[in-house]
Amino acid sequence: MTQSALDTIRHRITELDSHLLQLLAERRQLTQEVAETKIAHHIPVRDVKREEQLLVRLIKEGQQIGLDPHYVTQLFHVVIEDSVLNQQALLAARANPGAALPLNRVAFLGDKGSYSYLATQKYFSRRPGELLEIGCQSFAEIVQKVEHAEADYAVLPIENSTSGSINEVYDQLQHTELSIIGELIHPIRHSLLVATQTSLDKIKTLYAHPQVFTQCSHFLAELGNVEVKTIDSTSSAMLMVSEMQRDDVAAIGSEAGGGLYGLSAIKSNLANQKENHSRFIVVARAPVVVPLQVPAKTTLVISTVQQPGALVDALLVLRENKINMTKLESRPIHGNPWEEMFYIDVQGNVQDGPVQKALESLRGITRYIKVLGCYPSEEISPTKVAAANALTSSS
Ligand SMILES: O=C(O)C(=O)C[C@]1(C(=O)O)C=C[C@@H](O)C=C1
Repeated sequence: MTQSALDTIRHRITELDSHLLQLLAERRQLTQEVAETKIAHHIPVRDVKREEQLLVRLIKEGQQIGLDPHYVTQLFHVVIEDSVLNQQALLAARANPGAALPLNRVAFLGDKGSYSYLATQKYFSRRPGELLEIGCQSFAEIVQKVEHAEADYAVLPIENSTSGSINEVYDQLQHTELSIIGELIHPIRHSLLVATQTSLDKIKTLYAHPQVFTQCSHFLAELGNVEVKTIDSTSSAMLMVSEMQRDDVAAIGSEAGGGLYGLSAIKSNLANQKENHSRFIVVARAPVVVPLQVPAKTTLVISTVQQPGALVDALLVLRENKINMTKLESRPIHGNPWEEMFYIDVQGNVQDGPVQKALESLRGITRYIKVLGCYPSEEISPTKVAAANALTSSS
């Protein structure tokens, strides 16, 4: 193929891509109009039945024009997730008009390019107001910034699907009056980032955050003679490597973050597990109201009386009220050896009957209980339809 023939085709692809973007923006605009109707008529944001119908029809139409069901399904899961999250953000903003700020000052770990930075950008892109990022060196500093009103929000990683809970963040929650007002799930894709033209066999030193090393332990075990240096944040690792400009050093971080430092990826997908996600919480000085049309989560912290079965009794209260627990984490209480705080995430809204009833019962059987926050749930489980279902369906 001649260069000019290639250019012609690429030109058409570029045009089509721009057209796709315009259509997606138009679709997003329409879903915001749907959200307005849902606010006016108190209709839940999520309508799984509608999503099923939509996917079945699209899979069928896709097959007729040569697009495989897997591709169509993946594509529209992303589109619908975006739609649901934007609608939820709109409803939450309407329910808390006083909380809207022209400038959102947000404290997070690290600097430009860290996973927390990317998560911060993503979360606030769906919300009104400008964003001012305040990079910090520790979780304690992040929390203090909000407590001292030097920041309005903090974005904190709380758990990772490969390496588990982030204890330091739970320990910060034990001592603060701040409230959890949001969460977000962000994919963590680790790549090996370098500043110059080089290859994997030349790398002698590797910089990354300790959590990152844990998540990539299988890759590191295969590396052999490479010195591994831990550093306080992913962005510091990237900055270090970009300043050194050497062909024998590399950082582990996201490709998107590395790009901000002029780094490029020579190897990707380094995490032990392919599906590697982190859940971040967003905290603020005041709690928010979550509209009942939006799926909500509530995080509680309790300490139980010291007697056998006390935790089981507390969990039974949730079961009695048909409340689904999504997470249970225990942390030691500082100064009280062998005693523990339990952090419990449940699906439900504090304004709603079942959660209120459960809280009332829990108050009677626990030594200490506090609601750390109620916030819109961003764990959007994708609607599944079998391709066979789509093909046999007449709709
Ligand atoms: O049709 C709706 O009710 C919408 O909110 C739109 C939409 C979509 O993006 O297609 C999004 C969320 C619902 O779960 C179903 C469909």
